[in-house]
Amino acid sequence: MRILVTGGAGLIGSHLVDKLMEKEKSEVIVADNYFTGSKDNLKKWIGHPRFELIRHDISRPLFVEVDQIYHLACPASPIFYKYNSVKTIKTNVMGTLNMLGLAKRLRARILFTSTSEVYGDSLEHPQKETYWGNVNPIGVRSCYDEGKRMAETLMFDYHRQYGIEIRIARIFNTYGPRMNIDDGRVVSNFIAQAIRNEPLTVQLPGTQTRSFCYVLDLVDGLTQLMEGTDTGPINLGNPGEFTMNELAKAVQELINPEVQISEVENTPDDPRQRKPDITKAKEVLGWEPKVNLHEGIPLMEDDFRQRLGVPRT
Ligand SMILES: NC(=O)c1ccc[n+]([C@@H]2O[C@H](COP(=O)([O-])OP(=O)(O)OC[C@H]3O[C@@H](n4cnc5c(N)ncnc54)[C@H](O)[C@@H]3O)[C@@H](O)[C@H]2O)c1
Ligand SMILES: O=c1ccn([C@@H]2O[C@H](COP(=O)(O)OP(=O)(O)O[C@H]3OC[C@@H](O)[C@H](O)[C@H]3O)[C@@H](O)[C@H]2O)c(=O)[nH]1
Repeated sequence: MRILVTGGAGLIGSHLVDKLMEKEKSEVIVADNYFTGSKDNLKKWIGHPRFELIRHDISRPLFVEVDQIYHLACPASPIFYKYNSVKTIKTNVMGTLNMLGLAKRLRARILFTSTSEVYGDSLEHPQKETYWGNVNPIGVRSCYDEGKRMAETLMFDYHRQYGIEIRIARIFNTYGPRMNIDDGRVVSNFIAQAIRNEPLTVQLPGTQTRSFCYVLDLVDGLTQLMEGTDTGPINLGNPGEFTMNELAKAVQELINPEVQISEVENTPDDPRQRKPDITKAKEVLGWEPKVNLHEGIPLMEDDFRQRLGVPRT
């Protein structure tokens, strides 16, 4: 089995590669342009005979011979996906078209990592896969959420028109070791700030909620989805829901009780509530997350302390 992982140098991709490489007969090819990922995340595999790393931008065609495609490549942090929004659209739309073209030529099964952001500023709570979403098509987040929605459309059209075997995961906020320290997402921001003893920046109003999934749980869900029979979309996430005020308090308690919490301006169109309904994942895949936020934060703290060079006192 030869498997392509696009975006394999990023947070989720690199942990997925670790899991795929555990199987002795698997060969793994990673294609990544290192926009938000890093070779460091894959350093234990570089030089391994079953592993290959290609610097490649997936908005351009890629010619490789593989049996399965995990298509993850796309910046995930709002700061990075807004930085060059046109590029984010190209990555989502042209990148997914290129990967579907590859899947079509090879008759390979392809899994796409979509997002809870397809539900937008949801009017249903928690979010089920049947909900069509409440998305601003012209806002600053649209390059990402509408880009992912278009990519889901492409996946289903290739499935209906050409019989391509597709899998779609709708991933909810996922965190864990190897996250870029300056990634800009809330968990990495708060952990880095707590370690550096800088105020935790809660964006107003602070009552907005998210549900945080530990990366290794998420990776198990992805491989189970790929190996199962359901096309999806299937929500993958941890239903434990926290306000940003609660998250800041948890990080303060677990990492640095002295650290200040400061309120800062928010960005436009920030979804107010987000929590996955994972009934389908439980029924279809037998999957549910195991690591809760209070267990996951210290695991990420260890990794951040090591990279920041600040040991526990
Ligand atoms: N982590 C989350 O909370 C979350 C939630 C929902 C969906 N997702 C999706 O999961 C996937 C992985 O997310 P992540 O958290 O690991 O993000 P990440 O930013 O850590 O990793 C993304 C990877 O894709 C690469 N990449 C970006 N644009 C590319 C391009 N044009 N060509 C080739 N490589 C490119 C980056 O360099 C990086 O290695 C993304 O598709 C993201 O949208 C993540
Ligand atoms: O320093 C910060 C950063 C963020 N936040 C808040 O934390 C919440 C979460 O923000 P993040 O930037 O971590 O991520 P978001 O939930 O907006 O987007 C995320 O959701 C789904 C994925 O597809 C995206 O890849 C991911 O980034 C938001 O309400 C934001 O306002 C803070 O309070 N402080």
